[in-house]
Amino acid sequence: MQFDWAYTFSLFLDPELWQGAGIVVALSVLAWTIANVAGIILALMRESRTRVLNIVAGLYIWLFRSLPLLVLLVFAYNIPQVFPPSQVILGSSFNAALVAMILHEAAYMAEIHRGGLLSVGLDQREAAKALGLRYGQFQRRIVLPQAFRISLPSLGNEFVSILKLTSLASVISLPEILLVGQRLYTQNFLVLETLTAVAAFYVLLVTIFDQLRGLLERHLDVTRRHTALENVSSDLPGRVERIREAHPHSGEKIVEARGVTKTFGENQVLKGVDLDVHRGEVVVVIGPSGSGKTTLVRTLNHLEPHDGGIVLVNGETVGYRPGNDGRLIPRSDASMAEQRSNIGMVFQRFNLFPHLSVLENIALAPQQTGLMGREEAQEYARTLLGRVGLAQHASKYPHQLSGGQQQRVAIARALAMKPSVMLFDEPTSALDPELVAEVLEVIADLANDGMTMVIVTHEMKLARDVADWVVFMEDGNVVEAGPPALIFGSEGHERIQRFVRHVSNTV
Ligand SMILES: Nc1ncnc2c1ncn2[C@@H]1O[C@H](COP(=O)(O)OP(=O)(O)OP(=O)(O)O)[C@@H](O)[C@H]1O
Repeated sequence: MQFDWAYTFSLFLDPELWQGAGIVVALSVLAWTIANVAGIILALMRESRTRVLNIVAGLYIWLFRSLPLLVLLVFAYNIPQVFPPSQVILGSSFNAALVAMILHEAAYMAEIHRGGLLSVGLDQREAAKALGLRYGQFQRRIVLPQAFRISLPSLGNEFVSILKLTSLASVISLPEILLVGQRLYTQNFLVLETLTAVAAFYVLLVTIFDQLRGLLERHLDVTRRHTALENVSSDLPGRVERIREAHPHSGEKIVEARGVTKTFGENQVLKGVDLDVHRGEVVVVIGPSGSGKTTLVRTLNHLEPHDGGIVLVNGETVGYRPGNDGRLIPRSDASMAEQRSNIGMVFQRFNLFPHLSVLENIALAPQQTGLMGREEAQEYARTLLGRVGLAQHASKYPHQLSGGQQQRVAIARALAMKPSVMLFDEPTSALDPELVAEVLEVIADLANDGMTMVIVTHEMKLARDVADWVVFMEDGNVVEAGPPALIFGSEGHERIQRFVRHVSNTV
């Protein structure tokens, strides 16, 4: 028996097969899109700290990954026979197939999205928290776009699977490509010829959607974007040399920490630290590695909750609020976000949002928190970029900048919330030595402008030249505090002199 190629080719003009292809595409696109949204919700539930959400999502994923799609299809198609009201939703074979596929695929998509969510680093969460973004804003603007980009190749594969799995819907009489083919070959017995055409339809559809997936992936990949410098006259801001008057370490207290303690497991890292920072004052915290400097600065905006003592910023207890009985109770997410929005934080590793441009990184928080409208936030972001000498780089992405430039953007991003105090956690430690100076210069400028700052650093130059007050920590305690002239002078604590000599020898 001869293979009838002419018949196979004639099937590419068969309107019923094209209608079948239309059904396959509609079913696949709808199932993929809705299952994607359901998958994201399930993944967030699975990662949620609320136990009941966690358990419900876990059970769903376990159940629907265990059930074969064929069983679900037959089930969904037959439910209206025993439960007539479900006719409204499951009344047609298309709807029954759609519901069955969504239920089935959401379980797989949830795991793919969970992988994506987990791959967005803690640094991104901390940066968003420190800017005062609430849980929902942070998930929507920071985590989900990055997680989606990471998950896209797997989600694309899932689409291809769905497209092929639609052929199973032939068992519930959905006239998709395979069922149309089956009807044809039961009439003319040209089984192979018909199935060849059916296979070609699937290959064609998969190829088209694979190309679309590739296009979307490339569109979302910011590392491929090439951005020209903006036409702004100068890169570095005009430096104004000003002699900074020493702050008297008195006046209005912006930060006040009393007896702050923090223990990690068995290790008490802060052993009752006191710290005062006055308006316009620059307090620099120095000390040997492991002495608790970073932990201290992180307790000031509650990124690290302290377990004893009290931290006040602008007279408000950080992380806790007085309850009705006068005792301190933990602040809600919204209240904590509002409090943090007033405390700027610059991290050692910049923690910029890689999927947003430089301008978007800076304008995001004021816009999201409602501090400014879109236009105003962007305008202010441009002003701040000028201030840190990066006006030309507004539309670049973080990966297109040097470490020093990224840290300057991070400083501008923290300033965008107009905070009353800026916290710096070793802002130059992750930089190559030749890039340190540009960041120190920006910090010195801020000091000249009267910004209240707490800076943890190993840069003795910063402590000597910019600090009003130097705090020396060792083993979780403040050993000595005073103006730099005293701390670094010949009458300074012998332990500090040894530390300074050690740091100078190792730099
Ligand atoms: N999340 C954590 N879990 C457990 N231990 C921690 C955690 N964070 C810090 N520590 C421990 O707390 C101690 C103080 O760390 P911290 O980073 O505050 O010191 P540091 O003075 O800033 O040091 P460095 O100058 O090296 O950054 C260290 O022993 C560290 O291992």
